[in-house]
This record gives sequence, structure tokens and C-alpha cells, in this order.
Amino acid sequence: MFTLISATPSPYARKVRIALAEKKLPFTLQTEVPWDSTTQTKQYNPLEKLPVLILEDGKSAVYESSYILEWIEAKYPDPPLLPGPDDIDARLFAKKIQVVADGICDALVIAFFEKMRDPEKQSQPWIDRQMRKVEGGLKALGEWAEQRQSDYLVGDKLGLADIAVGSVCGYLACRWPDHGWRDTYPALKKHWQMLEEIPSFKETRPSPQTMKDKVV
Ligand SMILES: N[C@@H](CCC(=O)N[C@@H](CS(=O)(=O)O)C(=O)NCC(=O)O)C(=O)O
Repeated sequence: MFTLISATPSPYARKVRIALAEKKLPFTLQTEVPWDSTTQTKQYNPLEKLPVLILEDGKSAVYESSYILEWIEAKYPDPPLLPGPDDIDARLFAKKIQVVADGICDALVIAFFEKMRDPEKQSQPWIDRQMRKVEGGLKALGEWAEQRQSDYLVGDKLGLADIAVGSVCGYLACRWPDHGWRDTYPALKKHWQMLEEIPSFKETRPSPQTMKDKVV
């Protein structure tokens, strides 16, 4: 059986948890705080990041969430989470949506840790730059949510794009509860609320974690 190294707030790990559930692939969830010295990520990932999918041999591992999802889709194609090669533009669009969703998460994580520094060491221009990426990314997601032709962002069934967007929206709701994206982008809010009722989303809702070690 697979083991997934995950963390309770991680939007990247949530994508993988949802995909494994949607494909009915059983796995052991190994929840860690990747910022603490106790994490096992570096035993499997030279980049010391989770999520890490440890394969059935207990040693080989796949890491970087978008690559883990590509790996799962290639090895376990049914049910598909991407349009087929016969609809390559839709397939590529779904991956583009994941790029933006993950990029919002990346900027949020950078801003989060910049704000953990002693106030006099924080760079406001650096935080502002990250939050510009968050706002620009959310604007794009909001437009795609408005333009969708079904309940889902690409095609007419749950796919990678929905999983990535649901994960970043859930992360914002968890870590940035006062951010106004739900008022600014009602179509995105409606899409996210629909996703959160799906069992694989319900079972993977993010929650904050407590970091023991000093990170910055
Ligand atoms: N691009 C990576 C990002 C993964 C990532 O940043 N993971 C964080 C944890 S979380 O932000 O997802 O909660 C991590 O392990 N950070 C530890 C480190 O960067 O040393 C992915 O998509 O998998």
C-alpha cells in the first residue's frame, strides 16, 4: 500500500489525498509538520518537502504534488482526472489552472513566513509582491469559474483543475479567513462550496498545524 506524507494545512498534499480517494487507491496517511526536525521528508525527497508518495516497496518515492498527480494519472488512469489526448487543449487548460492555483499557494506560503520574521526584519515590498501574485491568481480563477460550462472547470466531471482550485480556496479559508475573495469572486465561492460537499473534499478539509522549531 502507498504511504502519503502530508500535513494538516497543506493544499498541495490535499490535492494528492483527493486524487487518491477519487481513484479509490488505498494509502496510509502519515501526517507531519515538515518544518520540524522530526519530519521524515528528507529521507524520501532531496528537496525536503511534502507531499511525498512512498510507493509499495516502502522506499521509492514520488514528490512535488503536480508530478505526483501526473504519476498517479499515468499509472492509474481510471477514473480519469484529466481530459484524454483527444482533447489536448482541455487537458492543457486543466494543467494551466493547476499552475495558477499552486502559484497562489506558493506566494501565500512565502508571505506567511515573511510575516513570521521579527517585524524589523520583514520586507513589506516582498510581502506586497507575493500578495500581488495571490490577487492576480485569484482574478484568473474567478474568471475561469465564471466561464465554466458545467459544475466543473474543465469538461463536465470532477478533474485536476477542480481539485487544485478547491485546495487553494480551502487553504485561504483556513489560513487567511479574513481575505475577501469570496465576496470578490462569487462564482469561485459557489464552485468551491460545491466541491467541499464532495466526500473526498469533506474528508480532507485543512486545519492549522503547530510548528515546534523556529523556521525563519
Ligand atoms: N511545489 C511543492 C510545494 C510543497 C511545499 O511547499 N510543501 C511544504 C508544506 S505545505 O506548505 O504544503 O504545508 C513543505 O514541505 N515545506 C517544507 C520546506 O519547504 O522545507 C508541491 O507542490 O508539492
